[in-house]
Amino acid sequence: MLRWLTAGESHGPALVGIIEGVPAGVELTSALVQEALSRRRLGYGRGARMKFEQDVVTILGGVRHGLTQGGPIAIQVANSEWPKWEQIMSADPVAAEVLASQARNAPLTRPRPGHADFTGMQKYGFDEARPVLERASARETATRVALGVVAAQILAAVGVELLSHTVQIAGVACPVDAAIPVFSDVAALDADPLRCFDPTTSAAMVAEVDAAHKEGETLGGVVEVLAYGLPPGLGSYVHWDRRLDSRLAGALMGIQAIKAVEIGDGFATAARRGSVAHDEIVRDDRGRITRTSNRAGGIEGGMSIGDVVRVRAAMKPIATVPRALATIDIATGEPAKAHHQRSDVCAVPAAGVVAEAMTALVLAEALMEKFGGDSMTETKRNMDSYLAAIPTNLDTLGHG
Ligand SMILES: Cc1cc2nc3c(=O)[nH]c(=O)nc-3n(C[C@H](O)[C@H](O)[C@H](O)COP(=O)(O)O)c2cc1C
Ligand SMILES: C=C(O[C@@H]1CC(C(=O)O)=C[C@@H](OP(=O)(O)O)[C@H]1O)C(=O)O
Repeated sequence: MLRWLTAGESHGPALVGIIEGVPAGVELTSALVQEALSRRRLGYGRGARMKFEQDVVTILGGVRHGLTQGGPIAIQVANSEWPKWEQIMSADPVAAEVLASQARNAPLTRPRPGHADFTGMQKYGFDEARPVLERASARETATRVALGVVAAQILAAVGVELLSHTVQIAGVACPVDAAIPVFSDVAALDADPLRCFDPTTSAAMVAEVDAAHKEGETLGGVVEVLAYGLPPGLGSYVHWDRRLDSRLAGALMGIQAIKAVEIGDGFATAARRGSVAHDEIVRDDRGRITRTSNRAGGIEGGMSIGDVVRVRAAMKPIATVPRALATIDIATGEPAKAHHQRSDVCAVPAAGVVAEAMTALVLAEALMEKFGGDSMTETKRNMDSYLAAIPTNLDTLGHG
């Protein structure tokens, strides 16, 4: 069983992630984690913090000489800005006069609509929003991306590869009939300011972000994650919480600011007639059983079908709107403008990298559930023998 947890605050010394259930022999280095974290920082529209802060990665346990050892893996992502926050975020008590000298420590009593601030204050009994936003912040997604690398390395060892890309920023969307990207396009994606495949759409997205920035606005959008090379049969139809689609939806909805998730053609499928909604099963030139399309997004009956898994997540606009929204100052009870110091204008490409990590974690968990194994060699052997035994072509069905 693969399980994982994250800890740490947005302006704390570091974030930490632990993942358990990883077989021995998975290739993992801090350079791989660092590379994924750098991708999460990219994306046109992110705020100043992304430029000056560094993610400092240290693998604290579970890996030796570039290979996992079978035990829990702990990864630390340190915040290089910690010295500026050391007094404000100290775990140990700090003298009142020291705190009073910290300009950043002014109480945040004007909660932002759309963020966790106000309900978090009510729920946990805080009189200001600092302790809420410190954990509600998407800074925590750095740890998920770090743990997602471990999951992606398990998947890569059995030939499964993932990528994420931006398909919509506010009202600017990629053409609906655009071809599904192939994995080898990933370098082009990393080079695009919005991680968008279509250069014309990307340029329009950049203009949209610029316009929003100028007008003190923020934007949301839609990202898509693609997973190539999965075997059929991950997840199950036998119980709701074992369905791969339900687990992916939960994982993607668990990302800050994600408000909708779609599997395959999702909402468009609801508008189609049955004869043009599904993926017909045929025999290809080499006699293998295949599908004529992938409207289902690679999942039927809560199981991977062996085709590309395709999921989308819709992100709401950033809640810290420079053109600040109406709120109530909780200290005075009077109407006020929500607090705003700095924020991203748009973090959709970064959310895509996080969605890719969450997808990798769910798929790796489902893979380990199906094939088990204490070493990657054993996991691969189990998967190979399963693939050799299942009917994938007409020969093995006895109709050759
Ligand atoms: C990568 C990423 C970056 C984000 N950056 C900001 C930001 O700079 N300012 C902000 O107010 N919200 C930002 N958010 C969104 C908040 O974390 C989110 O709106 C908040 O947690 C409330 O959303 P919820 O209602 O879905 O929990 C970001 C989200 C993600 C995924
Ligand atoms: C730090 C990250 O994202 C942060 C997520 C975030 C939020 O409210 O979610 C608010 C911003 O932080 P601050 O309020 O300190 O400027 C973002 O920069 C990160 O992604 O590494």
